[in-house]
Amino acid sequence: MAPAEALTQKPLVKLEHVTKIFSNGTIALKDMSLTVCQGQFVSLLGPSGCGKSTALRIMASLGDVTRGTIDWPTSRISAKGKPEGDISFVFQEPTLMPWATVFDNVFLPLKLRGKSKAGVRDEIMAALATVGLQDFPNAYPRELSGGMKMRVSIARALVTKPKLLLMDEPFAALDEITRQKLNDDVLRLWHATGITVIFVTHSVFESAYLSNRIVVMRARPGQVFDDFPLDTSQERDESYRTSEEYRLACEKVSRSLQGAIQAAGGEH
Ligand SMILES: Nc1ncnc2c1ncn2[C@@H]1O[C@H](COP(=O)(O)OP(=O)(O)OP(=O)(O)O)[C@@H](O)[C@H]1O
Repeated sequence: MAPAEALTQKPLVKLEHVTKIFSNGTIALKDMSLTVCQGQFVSLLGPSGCGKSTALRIMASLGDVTRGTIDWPTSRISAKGKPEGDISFVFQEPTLMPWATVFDNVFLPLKLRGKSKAGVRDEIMAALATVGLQDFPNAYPRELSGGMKMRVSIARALVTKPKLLLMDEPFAALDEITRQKLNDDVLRLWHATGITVIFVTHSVFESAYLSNRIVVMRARPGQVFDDFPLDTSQERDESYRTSEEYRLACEKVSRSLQGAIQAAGGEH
């Protein structure tokens, strides 16, 4: 079921011996190395405070590293050293502009790149269609459910056609049914686009359902504790949720997470 790109194993982003120490002395990441390849769907799990968000923010150039390097082997790098246009970020909050329509919210990243609204109308409508919101371009955020707002946020992230989608607990605040629907939406768009996804979650079940690779982090110091692929030969759908394969995948992720929790040391 994995997109063809997942089989190429071309590195997209490489964190090498990354350490991040905040100005208050907190060591969020210590000597963390991680290579994510094109087309992978990686779930990043770990106990609270192990540095998942910090690792994601560093990849998105939303924070500097204290030591170590981040490489983008296949991307064009801007003068500022960033792989411009290649990355989108989806946060736990949809962070929509309440005064703007769905269409205008999705237009924002293109507007920031100097595009005219008329010129990118088709791209915006295509992004909305990807998340099933093609009938709501003129709606305002206040008229939408929590799940629909998150869909707008995903459409806004996709409209620039990024290579890498970073998602930081995007569905944590949603009810279980909405969350499962959005999980299916994200899988559908992963298949359709071949995009690389790094998905931070606290949910063993969500990670086992979505990803073809699990990276478990430990805390104190924040670094990779475990890293393993998941079998994706079986279609991820409703029947998968009650299958033995899914139960075994959840068990494997859960065991690894328990190991990471027990491994946490006293370093701050
Ligand atoms: N701006 C900051 N200044 C100082 N310390 C920070 C800052 N941001 C995060 N930290 C600390 O760095 C460590 C890692 O935080 P981070 O948010 O990356 O962890 P996390 O694994 O994403 O946690 P959670 O699962 O609770 O969201 C924590 O100890 C946190 O308190």
